Amino acid sequence: MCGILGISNRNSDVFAELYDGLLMLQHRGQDASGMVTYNGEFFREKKANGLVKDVFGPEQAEMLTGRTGIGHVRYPTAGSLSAAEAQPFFVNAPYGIYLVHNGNITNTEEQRSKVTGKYSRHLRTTSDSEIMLNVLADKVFDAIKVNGNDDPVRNLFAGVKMMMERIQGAYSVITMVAGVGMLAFRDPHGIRPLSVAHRTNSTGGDDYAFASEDVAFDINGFKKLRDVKPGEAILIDLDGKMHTFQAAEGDLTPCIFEYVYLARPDSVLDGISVYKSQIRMGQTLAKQIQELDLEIDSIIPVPDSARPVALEVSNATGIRYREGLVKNRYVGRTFIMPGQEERQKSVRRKLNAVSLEFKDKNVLLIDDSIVRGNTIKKIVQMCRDAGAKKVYVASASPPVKYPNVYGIDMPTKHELIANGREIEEIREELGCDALIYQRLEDLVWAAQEGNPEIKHFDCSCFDGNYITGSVSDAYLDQLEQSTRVSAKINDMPSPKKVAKIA
Ligand SMILES: O=P(O)(O)OC[C@H]1O[C@H](OP(=O)(O)OP(=O)(O)O)[C@H](O)[C@@H]1O
Ligand SMILES: NC(=O)CC[C@H](N)C(=O)O
Ligand SMILES: [Mg+2]
Repeated sequence: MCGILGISNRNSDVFAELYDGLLMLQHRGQDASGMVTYNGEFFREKKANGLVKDVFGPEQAEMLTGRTGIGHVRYPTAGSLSAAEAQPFFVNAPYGIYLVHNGNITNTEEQRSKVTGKYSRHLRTTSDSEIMLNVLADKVFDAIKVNGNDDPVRNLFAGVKMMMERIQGAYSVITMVAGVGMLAFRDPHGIRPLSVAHRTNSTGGDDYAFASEDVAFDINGFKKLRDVKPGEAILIDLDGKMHTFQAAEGDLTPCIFEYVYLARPDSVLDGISVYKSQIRMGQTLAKQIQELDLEIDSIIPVPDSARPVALEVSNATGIRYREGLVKNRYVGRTFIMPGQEERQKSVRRKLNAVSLEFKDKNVLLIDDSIVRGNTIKKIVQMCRDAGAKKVYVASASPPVKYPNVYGIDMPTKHELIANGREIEEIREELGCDALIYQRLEDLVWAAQEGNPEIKHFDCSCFDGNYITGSVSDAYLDQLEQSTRVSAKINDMPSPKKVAKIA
């Protein structure tokens, strides 16, 4: 889950608006940040490892001139952590195209050999996004060969259509095309979010923006028009005119984990308020908790992302809500941190217990998800150290049992605490007195209730059903062995060993 943003056709330089918008998407990726602007003649680019605030400063504000631009915050899920794999990526022909991508491509090996073999192209990195960009460029060339070069919009749309026939996986993409405009598209299942917004500028012209989440629009005075449809491509030309094209038949299947954890609660994705869906997750979880008839003194959320769920569990059960864990806001999201060792250390740095909320009490901890189990396991121990009598745990989502191949860093089964374990075994591993997981049908209800028109969600990390087709063991191995993973996870102990170390 990276964050992507594009803003086109302002009256003045776009840098400051891209900066503010990317800050609003920072929760989607903290490893690298990048931006490119276009001033009608030249592109200006800056990308590096680090947060938006660290990568961009006054020097970049001066250098990144132009009224149109795209930006990216990266959370690597393929390729390596190297700064060279930060986005945007560029190909200088046809036209000159820059690309930012959120998602993950699943047929990379096959496409990589085509790009470097049949298409005679050179790849500079191991990134899946760079492969996609080169397939797009090759297909736009094919369209130019057939149609001539009088209508670049038609060629770009034709290129996207051909690219969609070849590339599998999850992709929400924004590109900037020299001399043509800003082109965005979303994969035929719409697995990752992407929406388009409009603003009338001071001279009465039309400005447009694309973003992973609508929180990036408000800050710049844009109003969301709609979500980009699955399989759709939208191009905003340099005169501020919008062109749309259905490049592939769409069947909306958004990733349900966006609502559990990835997106901000103040975002609305595919018509579903993330916040409201979390409230509903609280309602269904509350029913299960009531059925168990446990003696609970207070409900304590794991901050920040579990708060809306925990609050609603408290409302629905009548059990009081307490803030028993204080978060150090200067430590980043641990789940999206590279490497198991780093994640484990940072949980302890990040959260501290308010002892008086635990001493001699029976507490129910609520988190949005339990992935590797690092977070909740440490917290259970902290609660016991603070004198809790009983520590119960509830997760707003079902057991995470399968790797995610669509842009969330859960590449290997072995690191998932729920893989191959029954709930009782997980409870033992975590050291808590009871463990309650949301039921998958309840989670789907909580999301779907916000937009009943959505018939399916991608729930692959919970049920192992991959909407783009089965995922081969070879692909999973390759993902596991990719530079990022091999550097960090190969020396990662199994969950059992983690228990001993912790
Ligand atoms: O089982 P684990 O592998 O530990 O992962 C699960 C945890 O990771 C996320 O929190 P994180 O600390 O990343 O971010 P947050 O502060 O935004 O909740 C999520 O909210 C869970 O708390
Ligand atoms: N999380 C993402 O969307 C990552 C995009 C791309 N697969 C990368 O690793 O750079
Ligand atoms: Mg958390």
